[in-house]
Amino acid sequence: MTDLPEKSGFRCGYIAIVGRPNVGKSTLMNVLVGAKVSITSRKAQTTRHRITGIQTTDDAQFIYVDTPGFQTRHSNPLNRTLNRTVTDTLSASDVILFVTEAGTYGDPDQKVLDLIPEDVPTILVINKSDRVKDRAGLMQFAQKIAAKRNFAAIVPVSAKQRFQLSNLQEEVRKLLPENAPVFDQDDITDRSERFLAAEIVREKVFRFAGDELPYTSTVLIEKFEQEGALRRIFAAILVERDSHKAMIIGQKGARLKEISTQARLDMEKLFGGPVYLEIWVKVKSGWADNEAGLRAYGYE
Ligand SMILES: Nc1nc2c(ncn2[C@@H]2O[C@H](COP(=O)(O)OP(=O)(O)OP(=O)(O)O)[C@@H](O)[C@H]2O)c(=O)[nH]1
Repeated sequence: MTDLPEKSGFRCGYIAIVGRPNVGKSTLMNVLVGAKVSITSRKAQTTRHRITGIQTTDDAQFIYVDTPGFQTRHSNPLNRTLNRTVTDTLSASDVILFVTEAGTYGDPDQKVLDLIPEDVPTILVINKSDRVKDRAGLMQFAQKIAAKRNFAAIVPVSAKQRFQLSNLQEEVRKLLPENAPVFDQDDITDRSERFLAAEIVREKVFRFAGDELPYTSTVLIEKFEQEGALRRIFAAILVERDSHKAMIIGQKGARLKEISTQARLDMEKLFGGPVYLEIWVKVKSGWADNEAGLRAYGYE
């Protein structure tokens, strides 16, 4: 009789987290991957716009992929490309977490649910359940949404208060295929840090200027140097018009300063060392209307 390989039964797979804006997807992903997170974007070399947070336990590796929000307001080549990225990411996932907010379910949630492929096991995650005191009401709410789809599991959680997360993780683990781990925990290359740096700047641009700014700006890392522990990063935010440039820069440069500071702090935390960050805003008219331009900036 031969012994089974030591890692037999190990599970590993890709998990996409989706939901309408503000339901707590980022918070959830951060707490799920926790302090032992190893973030890498080896995959990002082929699929630029997803960040993977990886958690490896004794018996499973959870690879979380973040998806950009669905763009439902305007139909242009950039938004179509972004939406295609989202649907491609979902179809290629092993498990989908459909995140909703306790007590609130509306059209924006339904639009996201409609785009989730039926054949990928999907868990209904009801986040922010810390806000609901009425347990029976929460059950009713869960049942109402559960009627809309054949969910693999329904788990109320609170990402903020870290409530029920191990339960959620166990439900996810059960749905992952038996596979050897894909990633090594220490696998952070310069290239992936470069990608993450761009994602962080992009996130800050949308956090601080997103309400005013059309979804047509992108971030390029022009130079990424490492000198000992110090990383020197030169980034360019590309926008379409002078007026967009002014929105990002803000009154006397205040907004750009805030974007730079917050992005630098996030990078220092993620890379575990000091970061010198310089950001320029450049006008590059028409790049988002042009498929070739999108490819040049890595959207394909
Ligand atoms: N009370 C409560 N608030 C939460 C919880 N999870 C997230 N939040 C808050 O909800 C807000 C949105 O959280 P995010 O994680 O940014 O949400 P998101 O879905 O990633 O948002 P987008 O990036 O806009 O798609 C933040 O203010 C969080 O602090 C939770 O479990 N309970």
